[in-house]
Order: sequence, then C-alpha cells, then structure tokens
Amino acid sequence: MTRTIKLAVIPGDGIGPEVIEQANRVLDAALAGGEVALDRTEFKLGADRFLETGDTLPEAEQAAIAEHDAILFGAVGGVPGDPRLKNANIERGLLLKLRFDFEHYANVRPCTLFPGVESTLKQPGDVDFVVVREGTEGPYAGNGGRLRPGTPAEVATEVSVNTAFGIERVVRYAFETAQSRPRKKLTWVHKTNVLVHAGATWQRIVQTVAAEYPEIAVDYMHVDAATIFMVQDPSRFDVIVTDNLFGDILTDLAGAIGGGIGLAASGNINPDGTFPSMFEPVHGSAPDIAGQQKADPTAAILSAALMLDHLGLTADGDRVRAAVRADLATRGAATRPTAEIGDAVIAQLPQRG
Ligand SMILES: NC(=O)c1ccc[n+]([C@@H]2O[C@H](COP(=O)([O-])OP(=O)(O)OC[C@H]3O[C@@H](n4cnc5c(N)ncnc54)[C@H](O)[C@@H]3O)[C@@H](O)[C@H]2O)c1
Ligand SMILES: CC(C)[C@H](C(=O)O)[C@@H](O)C(=O)O
Repeated sequence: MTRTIKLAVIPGDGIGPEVIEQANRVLDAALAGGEVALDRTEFKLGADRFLETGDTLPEAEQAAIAEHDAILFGAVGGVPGDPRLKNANIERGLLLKLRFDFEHYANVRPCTLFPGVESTLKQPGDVDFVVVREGTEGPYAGNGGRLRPGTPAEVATEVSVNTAFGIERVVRYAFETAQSRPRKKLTWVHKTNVLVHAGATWQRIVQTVAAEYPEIAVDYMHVDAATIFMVQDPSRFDVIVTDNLFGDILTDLAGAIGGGIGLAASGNINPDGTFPSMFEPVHGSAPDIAGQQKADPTAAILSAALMLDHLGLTADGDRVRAAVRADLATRGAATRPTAEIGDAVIAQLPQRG
C-alpha cells in the first residue's frame, strides 16, 4: 500500500529555488518504484514575496504549512542592505517564526568530510561530528530594544532567553544522539566564564541529564576555545550541544571545515512530532551567485536525506547519502552547474533493495 507524505516546500529567495529544484528531483528519483508518494504543496514566501505583496508569513499559510508531515526549505533573504527590505525582517518574521512556533528545538547540523572533498583545513583528520543547536531560545528569542535611536545617548539591549525546560529538552536530544553513535561522546559548549547565569543553568542541566547516561563521555568547552579546537583538531568532536547563537556561528565554521557551505545540511527537528520538522541547507540565499546555476545543491540534497531519515525512510536517506558520497568522490576541483550536480547525484543512486 502506498504511503503518502504531505510535503510543504518553501523554496524562498536567491539560490533557494535553484537548490530545492535539485533536491526535489533527487527525492523523486530516490522514492521512484517504492511505496512512498510525495504530495507537495509549494509556498512562495520570502523577500521576493514580501516585495510583491508585503506579506511575510500570513497566518492562514502558517496554519496550512502546519498540516504537512515535513517542510523542505531553501533559503530566504534579499540582498543585504536593500533599502526596500529595511523593515521586512524576513529572517525573524518567517524562518525564525517557523522554528519557534513549530518547536524546532533541536537544530541538527552534521559535519562530515566526505572522501574526495577538500577541507579548508590543511590537515583535517577525521571529521565526523554533529552539532545539536538549541533552536527556540537564546538571544534569538529575547526581546530588546533601542532607546533614543540615532542620538549619542542611544541604548540597545538584546535579551537572551534560557529556560530550564528549553535547555533540558535539547540536552536530552543531544544525549540520545550521542547514544546512537559509536563514539559515545558529548561536548557541551557555552561561555560560562562570562554568561554566568545562563551558563549555570546549562551546567546544572547537563550534569543532571549526564547522570542518566553513564556510558557517554561528557566534556565542556568555552565557545571561543571550541573554535580553536574545531580548526586544529576537529576529530575531537562527536556530538556538540550548544545554545542558539553559538550554534549558528559554530556551524558555519563547521561548514567550511566539511568542504564548504554548499555541502552543509540541517534539520530543524520537532522531536515530539507536534509540528512538522523543517529541513534546509545551512547556507543563505547567496544573492552574489543567484540565477547563475553556480550554487551547489548538495547541502539541500543532504537536507532532504535528513528529512527521509526523520520520516522513517532511513534506507532511502542512506541511498541519497551514498549517491552524494559517490558524486563527491569523483567530482574533483571543477565546478559544475547546479542542475548537473543534481543529474550526477541521481545517476549515482544505488538500486533500491
Ligand atoms: N536559512 C536561511 O534562509 C539563511 C541562512 C543564512 C543567511 N540567510 C540570508 O541570506 C542572505 C545572504 O546571506 P549571506 O551572504 O550572509 O550568506 P550566504 O550563505 O547566502 O552566502 C555566503 C557565501 O557562501 C556562498 N554560498 C552560499 N551557499 C552556497 C552554495 N549552495 N553553493 C555555493 N556557494 C554558496 C555565497 O555565494 C556567499 O559567497 C541574507 O539575507 C541572509 O540573512 C538566510
Ligand atoms: C538567517 C538566520 C536567521 C539563520 C540563523 O541565524 O539561524 C541562519 O544563519 C542559519 O544558520 O540558519
């Protein structure tokens, strides 16, 4: 019997639609001949939509998206500094709103250096770790404001929100992730020497949850030191758990270490299943290369593979990863147009079964 998966697709702006087109082609090829059918609905949201209609995320559309089994998201955002987008706040009003409202508290960002891929590092060693970034709190969720803007007496505040509930649920998810991997190692990253309040709450919760996972080796790093170790010896890491802002920064660094931001995939996971999880490349809309078929769709394709895993279709997710791995192994230094990379991955898909 065919299982139908309702998929909301938000291609977004810039290179978003270009990379999502390839991810969709790979998904269709990977699922062909199987017992799963995708029922897609496309939502045109992002900076382009805002410029056309003034909408960011209308309530009815958000409610319609919530009715799906999963979301495949490209990237949103216009050209930085575009005056027409000054008050749009697409990133907060659309992307972050979906992450917050749909309780995407585990933002999972794997970093693997695939064979044949050149890292930014001279001697990368074994690179195979995953960052579990808290997705609904931290400075991203806090209010703030500006007093007397534009005057010499201007004051800006940015508040960081850290709840015991929010920390515990992502820390538990990270321990479960570490448990499922062979190395059984978890590094929690913060800045407890300066952010003493939030740091103390994180520390208390990590220690409490760690007691339930005696087989996991736990260590701690300040975020600044973590950037050093990530560059000097990324093999130290297996699972990293950290707050929203530190996770954002560390995962762009991880992207560079893993062969470039065009390869970095992510899943915004709602582990409780109360809302659809959302899968997206880590990169943005890249206005500098948009419309030129220069974008690497691999990050979007690997994000689609994470989506297959999340939907319980791990064998298909593995086939997509195997195809990407095979393509990367033979890709060499030559750059290829976006669609050609999609073609190559499809050509490398292992037979089902
Ligand atoms: N998830 C998202 O939707 C998301 C993430 C990051 C940034 N943004 C937004 O995107 C816009 C541009 O942001 P930015 O320039 O800081 O970051 P970006 O990730 O869009 O681009 C950074 C650099 O990486 C390159 N790059 C990105 N993706 C690539 C790919 N798939 N293949 C090859 N090269 C790639 C770009 O050409 C650029 O040189 C901004 O409006 C920003 O807010 C959105
Ligand atoms: C665009 C922005 C809001 C987003 C973030 O900061 O989370 C991006 O940088 C990311 O990493 O997905």
